[in-house]
Amino acid sequence: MTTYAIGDLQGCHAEFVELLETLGFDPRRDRLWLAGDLVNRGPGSLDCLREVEALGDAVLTVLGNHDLHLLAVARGGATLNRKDTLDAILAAPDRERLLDWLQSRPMLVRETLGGEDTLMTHAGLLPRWSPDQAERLAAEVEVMLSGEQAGGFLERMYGNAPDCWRDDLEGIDRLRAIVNVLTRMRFIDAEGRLDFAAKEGLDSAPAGFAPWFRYPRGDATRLVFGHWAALQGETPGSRVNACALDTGCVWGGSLTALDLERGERISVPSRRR
Ligand SMILES: Nc1ncnc2c1ncn2[C@@H]1O[C@H](COP(=O)(O)OP(=O)(O)OP(=O)(O)OP(=O)(O)OC[C@H]2O[C@@H](n3cnc4c(N)ncnc43)[C@H](O)[C@@H]2O)[C@@H](O)[C@H]1O
Repeated sequence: MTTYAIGDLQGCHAEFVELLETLGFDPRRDRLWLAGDLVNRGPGSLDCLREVEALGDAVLTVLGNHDLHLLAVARGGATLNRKDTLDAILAAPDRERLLDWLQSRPMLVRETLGGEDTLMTHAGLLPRWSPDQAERLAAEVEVMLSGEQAGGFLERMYGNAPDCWRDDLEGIDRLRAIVNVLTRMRFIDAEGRLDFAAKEGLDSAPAGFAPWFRYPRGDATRLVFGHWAALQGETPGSRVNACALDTGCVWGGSLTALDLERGERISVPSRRR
């Protein structure tokens, strides 16, 4: 049995199938962690959703900002953006079943693998959040998404404020802050304030901001994340145990799997070169 973690699919279905074949992935024996953003920007978002859902209990996937965007469009009254490639999902005969499945995915997964406490979210972990606290905060969003108020939450989820976590945040501000850390974070300042503008390489950091993984933590938990394609799977200058998984398949890079027990990486090239 092997557990593999794969970064953002973003509709790169052909590469996903090729990578599983390259790994010799067998859902009866192996397990897959997916770091979120199954959909959008790429051409095969509907196929990605169907493929991952069909893998059943062999897969653990967390929600990314593009997955939440799909849910917000379908169920929260949000509008599609110009570059979105979500039309096929929204028109699919099995749309409601797929969206129900997506909406019930977690914001965070955590297990001991290869002897390491291993935690996966889409974007990473705020340095001041312990793994236990992060699990509790992720669960607050998961409860909201699984309840009767989910539609109202998806209507009000978008926004860049508050941009800094406080333990006394309440209501929609609290949930939005959790979502933003877990699915949108890249650069933060020493206070833990998030920047939402810069999303290219490390040299695009605003003054006073650094990648979240350059701030030290009080634990050695392995943090598995996607979201940041320009990192190309690297975390230069990291002061924590971080594994970047998004190698920019949808941007012409590659799709990468990390063997979470052995630490080996296996990639297939993007077909969008
Ligand atoms: N609470 C909330 N509030 C507000 N919005 C919310 C929200 N929740 C969900 N959303 C939604 O989130 C969605 C995404 O917003 P965006 O801001 O468009 O998404 P993003 O995830 O930040 O960018 P992208 O997908 O381009 O990221 P990537 O790292 O791949 O690529 C980034 C850049 O890196 C570049 N890049 C890729 N590989 C590179 C490389 N090797 N070198 C340099 N640059 C590279 C690419 O060209 C690209 O420009 C929106 O639809 C929005 O509505």
